[in-house]
Amino acid sequence: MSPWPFTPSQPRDYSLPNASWSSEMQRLYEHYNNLCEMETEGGEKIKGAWRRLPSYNRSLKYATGGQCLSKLLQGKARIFTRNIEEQGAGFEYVVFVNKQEKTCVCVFQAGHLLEGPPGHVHGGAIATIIDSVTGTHATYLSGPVMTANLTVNYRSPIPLGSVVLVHSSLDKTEGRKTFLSCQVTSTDGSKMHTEATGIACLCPLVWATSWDSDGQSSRCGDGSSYCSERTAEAKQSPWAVGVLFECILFLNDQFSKTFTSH
Ligand SMILES: CCCCCCCCCC(=O)SCCNC(=O)CCNC(=O)[C@H](O)C(C)(C)COP(=O)(O)OP(=O)(O)OC[C@H]1O[C@@H](n2cnc3c(N)ncnc32)[C@H](O)[C@@H]1OP(=O)(O)O
Repeated sequence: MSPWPFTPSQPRDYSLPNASWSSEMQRLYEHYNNLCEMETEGGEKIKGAWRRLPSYNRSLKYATGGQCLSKLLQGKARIFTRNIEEQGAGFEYVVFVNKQEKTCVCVFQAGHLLEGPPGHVHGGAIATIIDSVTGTHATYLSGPVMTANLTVNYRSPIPLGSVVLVHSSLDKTEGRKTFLSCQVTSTDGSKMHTEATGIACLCPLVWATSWDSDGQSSRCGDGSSYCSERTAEAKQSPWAVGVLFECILFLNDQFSKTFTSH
């Protein structure tokens, strides 16, 4: 039984394999998933350099862009890349991050509803997956961000239904800005499909409250410190109340899992 006052129902984690995944998608998932956990010589399981990021179809339930959502919209809002229920029809993807190398890779299988040119993936869908991966990567590295700039060069078309790798790497951070590079390649790396660069800008509230008195950033890479540090600001901002509430739900969820899985 959960020691927490309320246990939220478990949402579907879209980053886990489903029946629509091709053997190549499954193979790459297993490849990176195996790197998330290593075995020592003594047979002990330890955390590896990589980490799979879970993925849900809802974001902040209570706010967006600094505006409170109506109750009606709260219930209907869905993450763009996760809003197609039919498995395999839209964006099938899983994101892994490497904290040490500050890199990120996404295994992406493009479904039939993402068609642009006949038999190939729509350029907007490609930009969407790039924005999602670089946005997720920047959030993981720096905290909640908005994409300020995204420059995309399409080099070769992506066949519908195929699996590609979306690599994101950190170029530099400068003040509130995180500069990233992204390449979409075939799974064997021989073909470059798309290249992009992006600038993610840390959300103002977080930026304003993320510095210690000695000028050093106090953010955690996984964003876990936001909740406790920003209670005061949250009281003044609907957007922040949403973030705070999500943090509480997330922590409650994590602790519930920890306590109930043994
Ligand atoms: C787990 C989470 C997973 C998330 C995955 C999904 C990711 C999806 C990401 C998105 O799709 S975000 C949606 C698309 N983006 C937007 O709607 C952003 C709209 N733009 C804004 O809200 C503001 O312009 C922005 C927050 C980006 C910046 O406004 P601010 O008023 O906070 O800051 P400001 O304008 O002072 O700019 C801050 C810095 O960024 C720089 N900057 C802003 N826009 C820029 C730009 N377009 N290009 C280059 N630099 C830019 C600007 O020069 C400045 O540099 P310095 O600090 O060095 O002075």
